[in-house]
Amino acid sequence: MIYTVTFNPSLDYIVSVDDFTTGKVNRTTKELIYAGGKGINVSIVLKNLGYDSTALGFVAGFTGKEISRLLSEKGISTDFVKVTNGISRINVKIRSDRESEINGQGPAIDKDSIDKLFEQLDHLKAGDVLVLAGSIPNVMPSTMYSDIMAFLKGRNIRIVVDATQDLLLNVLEYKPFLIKPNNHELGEIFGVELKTREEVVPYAKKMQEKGAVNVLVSMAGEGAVLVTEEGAVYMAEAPKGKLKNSVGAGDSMVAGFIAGYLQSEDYAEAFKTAVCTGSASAFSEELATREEVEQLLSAHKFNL
Ligand SMILES: Nc1ncnc2c1ncn2[C@@H]1O[C@H](COP(=O)(O)OP(=O)(O)O)[C@@H](O)[C@H]1O
Ligand SMILES: O=P(O)(O)OC[C@H]1O[C@](O)(COP(=O)(O)O)[C@@H](O)[C@@H]1O
Repeated sequence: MIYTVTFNPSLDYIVSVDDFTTGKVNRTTKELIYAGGKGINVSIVLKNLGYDSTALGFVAGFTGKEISRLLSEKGISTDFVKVTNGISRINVKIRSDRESEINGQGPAIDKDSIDKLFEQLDHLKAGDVLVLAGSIPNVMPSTMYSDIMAFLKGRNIRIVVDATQDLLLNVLEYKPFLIKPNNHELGEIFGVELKTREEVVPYAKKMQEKGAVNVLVSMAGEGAVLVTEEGAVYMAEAPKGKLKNSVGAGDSMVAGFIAGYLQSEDYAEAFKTAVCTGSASAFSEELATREEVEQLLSAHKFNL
């Protein structure tokens, strides 16, 4: 089974605004609302690619109810812990000549609710895949993901982590199967700016030295880099197309990697599927569909 955990689900409110300007009243030309949060997006794209998963995590208030409703409408199984304090966040994504995002903090999560999540995780079995993705409410300790990995240590569960800064660094000693920082997040960790795929490689390897088994670095329109446990380094340009909505491209890439790997058990194949799934989401209004991914996979020339 595949499980995703989203500590901080969201309703993503995506607004198009011509010439967005701060300090004045802007009017939208289009509005969309989707269930979001990194683990949730991974579950949605996995479903589109033909893989069922269960979305775990915490929801609260009327926004939390809507998130659950939108997911059940898509046929995605969820087992969220309901938090009584506050509401799940609404993340605002502004599409103008550039994309800007305002992501909320999310409700505080009480100890009983955390205990419930650990009870759920206790049912995971050898061979399961667990995705820990996205931010955690800022009142929570940055050991949250590493605490989960310590709890599951030795159970032979493949754990994928998409997080930033200490939340990510703290899990490395527990040897996550895959981490997926983007080039900016990876650069921030080491206090450097990483612009090219070649520049990314030594820093991806440093994350491996710290414990990550495989490191996938996404680079938006610049493509991606994968360093594998077998010592292979794969680099890919991104497929060409018209950017429509990059929200969720990174999460789509994670879902593509998992689907590609489960299908082939081959890292090069998983990498190709990851890149094409990320780009297929970037080139469409919503998250990638299977047809869109397959179309890019057959059209894009990889030079691995
Ligand atoms: N403008 C784009 N053109 C082509 N592919 C893109 C574009 N933006 C994102 N992608 C694809 O999606 C992947 C993940 O995007 P990225 O923006 O790096 O992730 P994140 O949202 O985590 O920062 C990229 O590695 C690339 O394959
Ligand atoms: O948990 P975080 O880091 O605040 O991110 C949450 C946001 O990230 C998303 O999951 C999109 O992530 P990516 O664009 O990195 O794939 C949105 O759906 C959500 O609003």
